[in-house]
Amino acid sequence: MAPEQKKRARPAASGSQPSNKRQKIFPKQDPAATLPKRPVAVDALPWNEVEMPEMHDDAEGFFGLEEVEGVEIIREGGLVKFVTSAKVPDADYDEEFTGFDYDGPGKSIGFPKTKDSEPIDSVAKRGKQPTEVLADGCKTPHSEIKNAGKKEHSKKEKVKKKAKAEKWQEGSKETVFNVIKGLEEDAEEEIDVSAWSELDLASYTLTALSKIGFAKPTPIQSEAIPEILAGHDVVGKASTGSGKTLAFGIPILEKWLEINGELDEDELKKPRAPIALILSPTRELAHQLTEHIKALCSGLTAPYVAAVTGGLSVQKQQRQLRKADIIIGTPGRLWEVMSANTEVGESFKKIKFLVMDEADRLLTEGHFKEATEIIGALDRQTDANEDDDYIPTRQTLVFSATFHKGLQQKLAGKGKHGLMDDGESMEYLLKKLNFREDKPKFVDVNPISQMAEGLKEGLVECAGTEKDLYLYSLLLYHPNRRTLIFTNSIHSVRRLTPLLETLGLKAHALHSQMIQKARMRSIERFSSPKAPGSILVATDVAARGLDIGGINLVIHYHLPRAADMYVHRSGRTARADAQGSSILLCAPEEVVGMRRLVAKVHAQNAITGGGNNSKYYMRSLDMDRKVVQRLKPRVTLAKKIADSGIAKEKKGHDDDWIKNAAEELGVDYDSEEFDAAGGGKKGRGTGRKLKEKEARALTKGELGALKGELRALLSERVNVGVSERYLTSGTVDINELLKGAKGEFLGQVDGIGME
Ligand SMILES: Nc1ncnc2c1ncn2[C@@H]1O[C@H](COP(=O)(O)OP(=O)(O)OP(=O)(O)O)[C@@H](O)[C@H]1O
Repeated sequence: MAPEQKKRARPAASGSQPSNKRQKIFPKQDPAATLPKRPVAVDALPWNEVEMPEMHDDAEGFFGLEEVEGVEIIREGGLVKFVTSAKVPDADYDEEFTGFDYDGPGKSIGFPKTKDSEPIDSVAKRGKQPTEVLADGCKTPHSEIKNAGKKEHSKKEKVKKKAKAEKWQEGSKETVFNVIKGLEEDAEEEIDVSAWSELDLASYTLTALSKIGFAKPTPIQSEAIPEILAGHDVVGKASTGSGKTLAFGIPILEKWLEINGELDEDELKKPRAPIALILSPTRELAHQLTEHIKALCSGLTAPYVAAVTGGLSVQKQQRQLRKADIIIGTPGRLWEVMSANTEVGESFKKIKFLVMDEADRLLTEGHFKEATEIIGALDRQTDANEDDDYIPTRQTLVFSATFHKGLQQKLAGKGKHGLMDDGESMEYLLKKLNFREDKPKFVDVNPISQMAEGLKEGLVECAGTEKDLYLYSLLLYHPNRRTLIFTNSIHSVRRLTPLLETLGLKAHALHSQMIQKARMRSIERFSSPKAPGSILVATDVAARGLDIGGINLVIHYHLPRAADMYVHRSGRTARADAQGSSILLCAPEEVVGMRRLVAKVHAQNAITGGGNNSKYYMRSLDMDRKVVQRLKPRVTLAKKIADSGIAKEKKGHDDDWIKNAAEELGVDYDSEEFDAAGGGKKGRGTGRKLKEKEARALTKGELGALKGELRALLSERVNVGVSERYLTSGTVDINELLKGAKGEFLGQVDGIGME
């Protein structure tokens, strides 16, 4: 079946003043429409749900937070009245549609919205506060009247929480998290968007792009958008930070405008089938995509963009889904929501776009099962698609910076290449994706290099046992840089973060076992413009998609387990035309893996020359070892101090766990006796346990002395004698490497710009 082709109007815009064309655009309503001031029922006020980023889901108390503008609270005796001159929505509205969520008494900070006609009894039965009808017709919950003091307190709490939310937003000024805010604040500063005119976009889209400040499309946007607008399935490949989100986000908005642009506001309020389903491998990325697309749509009353990523109740998400135009989620939670509700599942079948962002990750490892379940459910046989040749009407858009070689060749339709290890699953996957065209359009804007243009890569050779020392040295050589350190294990994140903090650096942790609130706090602090030198120690949970402004340096504390992970990790810096460095700490036992990795990542470059004059892609950086050794006493001391803290904390956890288990069994537990009984046993982990015991054994006094000693060391200046700073000689020659040349791979070479 040929893809649905619709004639598109030429763009009206050229220059900075995009003209209005085809759609009616409905600006957000001014809540303060002029009417005489009058008391209004609390539940009829135009409450706005305070949109919290998805990553705030378990941020205790944010649930259901709502705000309202232009309302005075007047107390008359024991009664509270809400007076406003604002136009209030018709009281008989659809509760679901307003986005109001009420989880029962005591849970919601906002007020339940009820239908005027609804008997008070039935409200009470659903768990809401009974209300008292005032002379003026205002319905006020009894608790409001009796607990005016409490209300005042909760108002203060609201203000505090709102301020906190705003602070968080401000903290990440340079990230897409904040584009929405920027769009509103800088509404006056429109820029020339004539460079977009080739893409034939709606005037609203051009205005939004102008307000966001994107003067021209990035290469992936220039190439992928026309193909998607023409109705094709697209597989898009472009380096990290090159604007892939809007490469699919803009056509989705265009389609939405095409379908709904003529609807009036009342019609827009009616539920409709969603237009797009976007799958993301991580919760943080899903949240970020949501904010990015919301930013594009923020001048419109709709489309409604919903994130479905866990943390909120499934019921709440199902309600949100009923009004959502664009749904962005992680496969696990999406599948849970879809499979639990047939109505939602059915409406998903009507989507016009299925997007797989970070597709290679989505279609492998832990997500594969749910992703294929979701696709299967979208295609599930109905009367309409009973025959075997069923072709979905939706377009499938698949994006990533990296694709498994076999998949890439297959998608590009380039001959019969031997598929790699999991070739079979790739083939299966291609079938599963169920493109509506025989062959999707393959858009590869960086066939030579997967790495961002402004990225410099380097590696530092050091013994495995000295990685902490070299890490610290590297950080000192790069002061005041926002640095992201990747490790391969949660344990390392837990160990390194306090170590760096003990050494006086501002380090934060991020891994999947942290509660969402703590994850959110780490990202907030790391991305704060007030802390340009902050450090984030993370597992690969932060490797894909995160768009945090100002990251100058990525350090791979461990060699990544796969080449694509190296590409994505390194891609957290040098985004959107910015510069950045990626440095790999390489122990002798990692050299073989590192050679393989470099060969994979830069293979095309080495074969073709890659348009790059230099044949060296990853420079081996020899740090001045004398300087590094001068830093050793600091690191040794800091390790003792940090390890002692970790061991004590761990002991506390272990004790609690054993105590609970002992209680369950009804036996007495004495930790000293327990240790003594187990102390004599030899076995796996005995050495580590002894070290932990030693670390725990440090008395308060001893710890204080160590801290004093470290303080003194940290206050000393370290001599980095200019002549000793860089020892230069060799380079990593990729061509030689690919030829299998032996030679010295790790040389002492010109640095990548240490200061
Ligand atoms: N046309 C444009 N002009 C300028 N900046 C842009 C443009 N399009 C997107 N950006 C910005 O570029 C940055 C990277 O975009 P995006 O996150 O979409 O990259 P990506 O290609 O998806 O990266 P990754 O592969 O790491 O997920 C974002 O901060 C985004 O706001």
